[in-house]
Amino acid sequence: MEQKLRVGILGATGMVGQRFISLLENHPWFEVVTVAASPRSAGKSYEEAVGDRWKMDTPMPEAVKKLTVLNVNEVEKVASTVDFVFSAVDMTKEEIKAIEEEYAKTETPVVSNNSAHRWTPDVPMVIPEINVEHFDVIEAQKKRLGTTRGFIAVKPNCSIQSYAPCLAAWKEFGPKEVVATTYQAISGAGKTFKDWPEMVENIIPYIGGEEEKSEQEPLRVLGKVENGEIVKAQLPKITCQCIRVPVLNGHTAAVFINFEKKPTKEELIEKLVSYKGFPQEAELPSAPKQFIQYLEEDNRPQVKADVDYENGMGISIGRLREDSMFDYKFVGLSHNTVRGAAGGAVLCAETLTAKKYIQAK
Ligand SMILES: N[C@@H](CC=O)C(=O)O
Repeated sequence: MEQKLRVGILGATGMVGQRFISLLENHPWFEVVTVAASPRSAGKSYEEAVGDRWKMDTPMPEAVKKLTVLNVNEVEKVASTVDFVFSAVDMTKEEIKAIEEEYAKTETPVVSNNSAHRWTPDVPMVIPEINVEHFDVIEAQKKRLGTTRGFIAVKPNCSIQSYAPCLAAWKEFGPKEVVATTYQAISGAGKTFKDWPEMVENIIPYIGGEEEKSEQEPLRVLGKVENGEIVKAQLPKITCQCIRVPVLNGHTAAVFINFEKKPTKEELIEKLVSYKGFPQEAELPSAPKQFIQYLEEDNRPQVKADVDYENGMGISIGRLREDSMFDYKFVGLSHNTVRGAAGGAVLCAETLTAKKYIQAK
């Protein structure tokens, strides 16, 4: 790319905003030129606005430290400085819906980590290896919004990333019923152990709204485009329990599954490790070379050993075995703030750029 695209981060001071900033440091196509946040941060330097709340393992990139934080509500002003934005704003669902549409209407593409637009019929919700064709609905969305280049695209919830890729890889065997339990890291709630000491040696069996997302969102990802809208898949039926566990990064899922046509274990593993999509074919900058790894050891995947597989963009699966009540059971692991949040959104933006939906203004 001759000239990098100018990127804005909406909600830049929160944990997902920080993850965007650290993932985009030295990105070959994108350069963070604008950081926007709530009015109380506006006018401060990014370094000052974040203060001691920098939660990444790597230091704050020098290039953003001195950027002046803009007020995210001053939509025209923010939009005039960038080619597109990543959204990680922290507002009510209705406010997020409205502000993301406002940005799109300034002809600024919005790639969002938020759940607000995940069920808007003409907004694509994409895991680029699985359902890149869902970006086709952008044309219908632009007609509705009255834009020529502004639109919203979203990525799905972090909790589904440890098992939804398997459902896609195993599509030809007809996944019919899924029972999943997710064990979710505290960074999914935007926290570290320092700001959530109650989580040390603790488990909380409730994450607001998470079970519905974990049951429904895979169906939208596995759905199809019809008349400019996404129509969700009917199968598999999914039931899910979501548990908060004392882990910093990494969502694990323990899953039971029934198929229309029961495959062999070897067939299932072969489908997982050979599964790839547009990001691998186009060799996008953030694409994992191997999207899904299968680990043979009985004690894998483990958070400490495997969460950073493929720089946090790959999925680790293990313990696939026959079950006495279901056809099979297995365990999956993904990095919730990389593949499951900012990294998944960056891969969507790279896909949208490669497909010319995002271009310099
Ligand atoms: N809601 C999730 C974060 C996913 O995007 C969580 O709480 O872990």
